[in-house]
Amino acid sequence: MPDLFSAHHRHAPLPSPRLSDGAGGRGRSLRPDWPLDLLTPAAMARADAASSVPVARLMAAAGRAVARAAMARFRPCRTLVLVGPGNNGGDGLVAARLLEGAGWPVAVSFMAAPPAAGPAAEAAARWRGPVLPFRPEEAARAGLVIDALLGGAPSRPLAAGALEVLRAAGGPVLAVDVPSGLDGTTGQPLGEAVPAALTVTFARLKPGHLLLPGRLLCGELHLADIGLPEEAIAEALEGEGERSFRNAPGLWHLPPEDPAGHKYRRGHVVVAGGAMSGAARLAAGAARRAGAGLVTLAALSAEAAAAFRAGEPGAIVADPPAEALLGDARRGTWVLGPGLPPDDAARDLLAGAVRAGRSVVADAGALGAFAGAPEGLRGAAIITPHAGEFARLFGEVGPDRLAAARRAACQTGAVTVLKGPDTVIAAPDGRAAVNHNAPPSLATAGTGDVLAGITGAMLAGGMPPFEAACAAVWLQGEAAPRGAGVLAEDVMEGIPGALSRADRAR
Ligand SMILES: NC(=O)C1=CN([C@@H]2O[C@H](COP(=O)(O)OP(=O)(O)OC[C@H]3O[C@@H](n4cnc5c(N)ncnc54)[C@H](O)[C@@H]3O)[C@@H](O)[C@H]2O)[C@@H](O)CC1
Ligand SMILES: [K+]
Repeated sequence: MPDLFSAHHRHAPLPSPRLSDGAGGRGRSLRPDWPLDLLTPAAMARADAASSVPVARLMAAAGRAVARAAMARFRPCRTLVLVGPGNNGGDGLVAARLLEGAGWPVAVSFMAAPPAAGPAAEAAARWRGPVLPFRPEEAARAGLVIDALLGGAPSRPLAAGALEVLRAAGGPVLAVDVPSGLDGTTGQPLGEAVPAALTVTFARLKPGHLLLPGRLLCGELHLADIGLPEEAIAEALEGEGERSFRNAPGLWHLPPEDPAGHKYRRGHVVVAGGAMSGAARLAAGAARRAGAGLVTLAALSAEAAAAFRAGEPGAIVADPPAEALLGDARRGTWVLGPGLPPDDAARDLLAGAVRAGRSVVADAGALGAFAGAPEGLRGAAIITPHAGEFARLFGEVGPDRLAAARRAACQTGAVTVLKGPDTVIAAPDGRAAVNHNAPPSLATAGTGDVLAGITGAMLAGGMPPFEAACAAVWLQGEAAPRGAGVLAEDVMEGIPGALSRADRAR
């Protein structure tokens, strides 16, 4: 079989590509100026339909963005564009033509047949370069593979043969919009998806670019403006009862410094704790560092009171019974859970705090106490379950973390922080945010207690619950040192620095 690449391009083959500017490392973090809204593929399709700009023009811009990203990131090399049946394939064909025009040796390969209708079919008709069989051997000989098989709403799993072709890629994979097979709404592949080195997407990020495993499958993310009018996006979002965002400063604002000279981000946080005094102390320490004006450690036992007095000199220690403090309206925010056994006492304390009109953050033991009976959490401002606690309260999280967190928020009326490496924060009104700044080092004992404390401080400072929860999750991610051997105490030490970075991002 003749080498169609070489037959067509007399100067090919060229060396394998490599990242041209080292962006593969640094570029993993998202640019702070990118819009905060996340659009599902369905909302994006509505925006396309509402747009006065024809899809062919959007496709031309999308293909140009892909070609530009390839040229910015990789050295010229044998490039194989894998083309699917829809507009994702159309974007790939536009990129193929532009790369070829720039002197790159390019071939395309159709998953089945060339796209049959619309602007993608027109892009296929305009392709004059080599067309190779859709086979692993061809992908293996390419230095760069452009995955333009499917967009973010696959109707069925990618066929095994297509996965085989992608896996055989002889060099990095550049994914158009999403790595094919990935569901842009949930971040879960339908069946399987093959990881990309770089994903170029358009107009807005999708939830699936940030939720796991989607975020890892995408590799470096590049968001391109393709001229989709903002009004069309706004119109598409109007129909979206459930708005999704990426969690970053701008979605929330820390309370401004009080010009009258009072300390800012004040308020009084109570952390109730018993036998496991270390957890309550971590939460209290985090609340203090996050700017709570005063912190009371409410001891559930005489032993806990002694441990608190010895270990947390900056906090007020209150002797049992903790309920005695509920009448003090100045002690407005209660963090219940860290160091609290999941028992009747935890249930009574939470119910009492809610009855007294206090803002409650329910974590750990205060969630365990309501296993199988989540309606008891009604009245809490914020609940912070990890996947295990979530399952015991609401049933398994399942593949759609955003939907699961929204369901829990609706059921309890509480802002729900579904913790994990891709923490989701959902409000009962349908808003939800996906967090993306948490380093792996956060997966260590005690960091949940630190988060509960920061959350209490944000609430006590006067932020509404959704904003308080989002800010706390972001601050925790920002406060965590990167690398191995990180302790919860190190995260606590990082809070002041994280606060000033949030202030600077304002
Ligand atoms: N606003 C935007 O973001 C724009 C996006 N564009 C591109 O348009 C794409 C979306 O286009 P489409 O809606 O045509 O979606 P696709 O390109 O994913 O194509 C959908 C077609 O693929 C078929 N299909 C689904 N799963 C399959 C599977 N597993 N195996 C084989 N066939 C399968 C479906 O039956 C349908 O016919 C985006 O990903 C993006 O690349 C641009 O072209 C225009 C503007
Ligand atoms: K794709």
